[in-house]
Amino acid sequence: MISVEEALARLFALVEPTGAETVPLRAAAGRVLARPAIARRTQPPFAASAMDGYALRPQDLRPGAVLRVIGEAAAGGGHDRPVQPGEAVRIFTGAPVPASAGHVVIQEDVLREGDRITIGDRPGAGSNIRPAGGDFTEGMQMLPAGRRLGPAEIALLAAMNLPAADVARKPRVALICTGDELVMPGETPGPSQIVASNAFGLIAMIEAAGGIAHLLPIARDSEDSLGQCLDLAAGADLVVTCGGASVGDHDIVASVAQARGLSLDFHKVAMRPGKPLMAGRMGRAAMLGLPGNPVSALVCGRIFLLPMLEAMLGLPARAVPRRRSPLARPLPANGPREHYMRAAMGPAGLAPLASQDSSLLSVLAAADALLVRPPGDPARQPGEEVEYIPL
Ligand SMILES: Nc1nc2c(c(=O)[nH]1)N[C@H]1C(S)=C(S)[C@@H](COP(=O)(O)OP(=O)(O)OC[C@H]3O[C@@H](n4cnc5c(N)ncnc54)[C@H](O)[C@@H]3O)O[C@H]1N2
Ligand code: MOO
Repeated sequence: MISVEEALARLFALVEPTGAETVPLRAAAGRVLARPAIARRTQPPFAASAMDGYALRPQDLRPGAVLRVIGEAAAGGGHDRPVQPGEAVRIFTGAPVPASAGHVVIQEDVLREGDRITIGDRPGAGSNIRPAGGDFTEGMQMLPAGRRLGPAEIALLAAMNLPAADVARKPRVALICTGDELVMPGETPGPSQIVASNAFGLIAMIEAAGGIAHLLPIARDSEDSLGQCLDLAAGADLVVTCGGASVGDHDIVASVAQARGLSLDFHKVAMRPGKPLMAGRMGRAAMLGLPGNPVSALVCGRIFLLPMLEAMLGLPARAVPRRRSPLARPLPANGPREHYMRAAMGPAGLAPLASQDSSLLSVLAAADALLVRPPGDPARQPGEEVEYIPL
């Protein structure tokens, strides 16, 4: 059995970046930039007024000064003639500030009568002018490759006059659930059957991370059935199986996949839940074999599958970040496997939930966090700091 850390390092070595594609900005939310984004424009492209008021020469900004209003500059327009001593231009937010006017006095600080303004007693000192290029200038690299695009990044790309973004192609993930006992949600299970739940949690995880999940038919516990499903996975970047990973007579994923060309990299990780995890390469795809127990499948999804997808998208190849919290309840010594305990955060800190059986989705859904216990961790008392992964 290898450690979680080693398993993750090996998984990163099994995947590669998916490459780039160009998508319109409307479709870029949540995608990861594949190339640095360079500004096609300077913003603002001109010195712009930040307020509604009057543009004038800074020397004319004296309490009581009377100035003649010679024209108007509105956003989208402007006023061509330079402002001379004793003159002002009516100006609005976003308008180009006329040449030679180094100051905008806000309209609240003046008295206007006809085409004259009188500066009030205490005009604000700030120029109220946004300099040309104050945000960015043409040719600047504004976002690096590997940046996930949220609303702010997408608005920035638009302001840079880029109508589309070069983003990482979404990893295609083929999902195969295995087991004679499984039926799809909504079907009528036979007396010894259960509903296949894992795939739906995994699909949610994959698509939230930026992948495309292809759910293949349920593979029955026969070489033929699983073989056919593996054939259907052709073209995927990553093939994920679920179940059939352990040591029972019907746990045939490793042997059938190997017969179809899987080069197995590892099988079994010193963790709980998730021990029977396996991985390797199948032709051009990476293969990840998850255990069938529902909590094991989803915990392994969080600890291994998500970081793999991130690496394929060009994000940093790293383990899920952990946080620290005081422990709310005592814990006995841990065994030789890294334990990911379902836990709830309360005022006194993190408390492991009562049952840690890896079949209990109700407990996983009630958990806020996975409390991570290193192999061989000694007994812990309330108040001691432990590591956890938020859920
Ligand atoms: N003798 C041993 N038995 C087991 C060991 C072991 O080391 N020695 N390991 C146990 C551990 S740990 C796990 S985890 C499970 C994993 O086994 P498999 O990956 O082979 O999974 P299955 O046997 O196919 O299924 C386990 C369990 O999960 C249910 N299941 C399967 N797929 C789904 C699905 N898509 N949705 C919902 N539930 C699913 C399945 O019905 C079983 O109840 O092995 C232990 N055994
Ligand atoms: O590892 Mo199994 O995943 O403990 O239930």
